[in-house]
This record gives sequence, structure tokens and C-alpha cells, in this order.
Amino acid sequence: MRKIVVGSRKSNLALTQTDWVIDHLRKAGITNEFEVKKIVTKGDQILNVTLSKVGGKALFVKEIEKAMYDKEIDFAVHSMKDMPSEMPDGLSITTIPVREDHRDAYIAKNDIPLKDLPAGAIVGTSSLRRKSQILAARPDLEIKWIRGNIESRIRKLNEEDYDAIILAVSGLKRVGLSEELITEYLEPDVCVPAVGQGALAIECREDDEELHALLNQINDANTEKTVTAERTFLYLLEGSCSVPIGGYARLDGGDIILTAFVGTPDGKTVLKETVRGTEPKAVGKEAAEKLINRGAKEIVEKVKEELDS
Ligand SMILES: NCc1[nH]cc(CCC(=O)O)c1CC(=O)O
Repeated sequence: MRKIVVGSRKSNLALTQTDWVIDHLRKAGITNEFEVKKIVTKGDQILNVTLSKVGGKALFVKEIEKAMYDKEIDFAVHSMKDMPSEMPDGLSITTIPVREDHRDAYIAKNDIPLKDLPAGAIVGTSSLRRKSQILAARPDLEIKWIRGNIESRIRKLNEEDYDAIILAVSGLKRVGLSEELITEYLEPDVCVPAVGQGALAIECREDDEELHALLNQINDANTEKTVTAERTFLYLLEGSCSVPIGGYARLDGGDIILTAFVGTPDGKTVLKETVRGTEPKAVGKEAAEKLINRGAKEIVEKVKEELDS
């Protein structure tokens, strides 16, 4: 029986996600041997600059994709929200397992609620999407960039001058940190999450049909539907996680309900649309068109120009 080699970044989050997938494949009855191969990516090496300035999420996936082309690895597990909206030739996201919590977590020193933070309090995040929405709710706060893995952000909250930080609930749970750290769960009506947040993307060679059949055992049709609606919207806006875009879709009976967000980094303009429908791509497209009609493309273009300069 074929041994399957899985590529993973070295971070605790990446290794945990990879182990989660292998564990679920085993539980689904797959008896193949699995080997995990650790790969160091550029994104892991560059820690002292704003992520959006150095090329965004592509930095985390390039080396892994090369290993896949070279057949050094057979598949890789990524955070869905780190996946570019377009995939390189010959590789695709073949499998989407069931989604973890989609929300952002607000974690404050001394558990002070977001509405009670004093003016000028410092909130740490390196995401323009989070910055835009936090400033929209609280224009009197200060946003300060914070980098590093989840564990080191929690440490920086305790040791540096941050009053609060924002992290994905899913990441926190996956690395085994306690949800008791969370002061508030930010529902999508307060902070629309990143497209794909909480979901995993399993990427492999398009022609590896034997592997597709195995991986299909852990595909989750509902997550696939909602993530497809979200990613269609992201693709049509030519967005990535380095610009202030968010999208979250849920199911209501047979309907998909997508809330899509585009804002300016200063939070002064916040555009949101909620679209309901039955076909994921049509829902994503309708949300994109509605936001584009309201000037979303111009916002995205302007942010991209500022990041380039
Ligand atoms: N941007 C980094 C990143 N990429 C994926 C996750 C975990 C969240 C997820 O699984 O979607 C995180 C951490 C965070 O945003 O707090």
C-alpha cells in the first residue's frame, strides 16, 4: 500500500492541523502509512516586518507547492484563509474538512470588554481587516502591529504595552490554548472573519486521483459550500488576506447566507452586504457585484497601492 508523504510548515499550528487531518483520515478507515515532512517557508523566516508588505500569504505556501510539484510530498494542509484565491497550475484544493470556529477572539488584559477600553488603548493585530472593523466600532483606539505565532502574540499581550489583541478562535483552540483566555467572541456582525477562517484546505496534485479518493473521505460538503461562496467573492474582488476584506457564509436549510465585507484600514468606510441563495458561486458573485457597485474595488486597489509603496 502506498505511503503518503504530507508536507507541513514547522509551526505548532501547522503541525497540529496536519496531525488533525491524518487522525481524521485514520478514523475514516484509511490504513496507509503517513509520513510528515517539515518545510520551512519564507513567511516563517521573516518575522519583523508587516506581513502584507512582504507579499502576504503566498509566502507561506510557495515552498510547499514546489515540494508538491517535485513529488517530495503528496499533499499539504493549510489554513484556508492563507490560500491565495487563485491556485497554481496542476495543484488544487481537493478536500475541505469540517470547519472549526469561524470567529475572531478579542483577548484583553484584565478581561476589559471592548466597549470599556479607555480611549487610546492599544489593540494588537497585523490584519487590516481586523484593524478596519475594530476602528469602525471604536475609532478612539490605537491599532499596533503584532507579529509572530499565536503563542508569542499571547506572550506579547502579557509582556508588552498591548491592552488587547485579536486572534482567530480556531487557531487558539488548535494550538491547545484555553478558550478561557478569550474576553469576547466577535460575532460576524461585529467583525466579519477572514474568508475561509477556521477551515482547512488540503492541497494536492490535480492528477493524483488515487489520493483524491482517500482524501474525499474527510471532505465536508457543508464547509465546501460555504467556503466556495466566500472564496468566489474574494476572487472577484481580487482580494487576499493582506487587504481589508472579510466574508462569512453559513447554511440555513438549503440556503447559503453570505455576509461580505470591504473596508478602509482606518475604519471610516465599512461596506457590508448579505446575500442569500442556493448556489455557492452565484452567492459569492452577487455579493461581489453589490460591493463593487458601492466602490469596493477602488478601496482594494488603493490599499494594494499603499502596500506596494
Ligand atoms: N494569519 C495567520 C493565521 N492563519 C491561520 C490562522 C488560524 C485561523 C484559521 O484557522 O483560520 C492564523 C492565526 C490568526 O489569524 O489568528
